[in-house]
Amino acid sequence: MIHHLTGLYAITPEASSSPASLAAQVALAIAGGARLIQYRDKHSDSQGRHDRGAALLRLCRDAGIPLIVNDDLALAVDLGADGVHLGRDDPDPRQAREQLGDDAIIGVSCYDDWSLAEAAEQAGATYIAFGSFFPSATKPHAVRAAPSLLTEARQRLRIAPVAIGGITPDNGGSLIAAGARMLAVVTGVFDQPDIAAAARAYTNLFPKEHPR
Ligand SMILES: Cc1ncc(COP(=O)(O)OP(=O)(O)O)c(N)n1
Ligand SMILES: Cc1ncsc1CCOP(=O)(O)O
Ligand SMILES: [Mg+2]
Repeated sequence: MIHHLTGLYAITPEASSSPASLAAQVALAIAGGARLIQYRDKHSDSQGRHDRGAALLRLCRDAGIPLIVNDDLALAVDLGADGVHLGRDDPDPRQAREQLGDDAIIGVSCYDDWSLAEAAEQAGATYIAFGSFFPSATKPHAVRAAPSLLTEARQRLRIAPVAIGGITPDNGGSLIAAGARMLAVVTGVFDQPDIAAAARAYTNLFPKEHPR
């Protein structure tokens, strides 16, 4: 399946909210135009992750927006989520493809490393992520990536490049111009007084879509 990956990719914040309150925050991001949601949770125990993931999946299914689980392939399989995001400490994309199926969205972190991007495409990834592009409050020690990686990806790969790290409505346009198909954001969406308006500010950076 060809996934139409473009627009705001909202990634959940770490604050320990209940499943219902996390889902309510994500609903606002979707109301603001988010096109893909990632459940990223490094703190909850396994039951807590299952409950939050299940609440998010219900919401995303109702909204027609895919839900990606960060790191935890077993949870993605268990929930029946739409995909998984894998970093350098996570399972191989081939294993994820085997377990989640041909239609799954499999994302792979490439940091600032072009060779990881080529390997990810070879391994069957759906998208690759580069970053951090700017200082990130969520990941202060993340390696810094150059926007030219996004341009190179658009020229040399078939899969979509996603940009992450410290992205704001003010700096996001430069990454779209460099080639990013999606902007992946935590703080700029969820750590804002009006989550829907914050999401809308990113959504507005992308060219308007024409009905197909
Ligand atoms: C879209 C997207 N890009 C990059 C990451 C970072 O993944 P990783 O390097 O595995 O770090 P953690 O997020 O697991 O701390 C991501 N989650 N999503
Ligand atoms: C998970 C991750 N990987 C690189 S930067 C980052 C965090 C992005 O969060 P923020 O949008 O708050 O900078
Ligand atoms: Mg990870």
